Amino acid sequence: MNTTTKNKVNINVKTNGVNESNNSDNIGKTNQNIIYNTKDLNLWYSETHALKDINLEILENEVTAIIGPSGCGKSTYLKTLNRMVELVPGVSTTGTIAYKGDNILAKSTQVEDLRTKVGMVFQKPNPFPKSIYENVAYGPKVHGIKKKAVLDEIVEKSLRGAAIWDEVKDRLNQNAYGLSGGQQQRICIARCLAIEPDVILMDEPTSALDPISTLKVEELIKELKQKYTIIIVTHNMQQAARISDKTVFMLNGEVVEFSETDQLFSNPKDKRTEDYITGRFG
Ligand SMILES: Nc1ncnc2c1ncn2[C@@H]1O[C@H](COP(=O)(O)OP(=O)(O)OP(=O)(O)O)[C@@H](O)[C@H]1O
Repeated sequence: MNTTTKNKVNINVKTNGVNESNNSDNIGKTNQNIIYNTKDLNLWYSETHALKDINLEILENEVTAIIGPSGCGKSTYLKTLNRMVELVPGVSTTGTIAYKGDNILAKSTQVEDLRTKVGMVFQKPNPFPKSIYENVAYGPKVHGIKKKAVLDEIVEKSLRGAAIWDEVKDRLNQNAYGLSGGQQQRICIARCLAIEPDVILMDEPTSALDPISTLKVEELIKELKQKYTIIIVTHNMQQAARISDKTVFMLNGEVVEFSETDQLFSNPKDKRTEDYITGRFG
């Protein structure tokens, strides 16, 4: 990873409103749509102020990585994007998160609908104690699909999409627990694809995997962005540099910097980003 900062410009340290209009550092000026627009988001776990004035625009069909030291709020932010964070008692928020234009923090949001559009893959592979086939068919069945031929098609398409079809096609009825960790994680990705989401949230999806499985999942993420928007929390800066288009650097609940990944790692604007990516803390 190139962390050269020779041409670093130390003016206009951007905290928070990274994409505000008239800001010459604006990024994401493309024809792609904004899929998530977070404005002035604050979140508290009871008294703990975990997210502070977050402003972020996430574009469709990009991979956005969220990096930062432990406890800075990465997972919390990720879990606001499908409102999973609300499963924790005592959580309160202010501000808005527009998903395709609608504020998902509004009381009227149908959380179940949102979660069919926004899938999630966790740190530890968490297949159900069922067959490979049933793991992938589970979501479509819950959504009322009963015909075997249709389910067969979804299962194959999803397993192919998760780049694991060839490895499991002859043992679809075997328990998913019999697979390796890396294979289980790809089954979980297939399970997520089976409900045809628009967005896939990934919370450190490779931290429990060996290097070869990690590489496979990284290759898969690069493939998936053709069709999906991917937001990934990772502790691994090399991973963020390898797979993401944009990177968010968080610290103490704030967004310190949000840039094109190449720029953030080669020419960070904020001293705190530079210190973090060069290993001075965290
Ligand atoms: N369920 C919870 N109840 C109370 N406080 C929480 C809860 N989950 C997280 N926090 C607090 O919110 C802050 C942000 O935590 P979060 O898990 O989002 O950080 P993170 O950057 O994802 O950390 P890590 O890299 O260690 O997973 C921390 O101060 C943490 O202690």
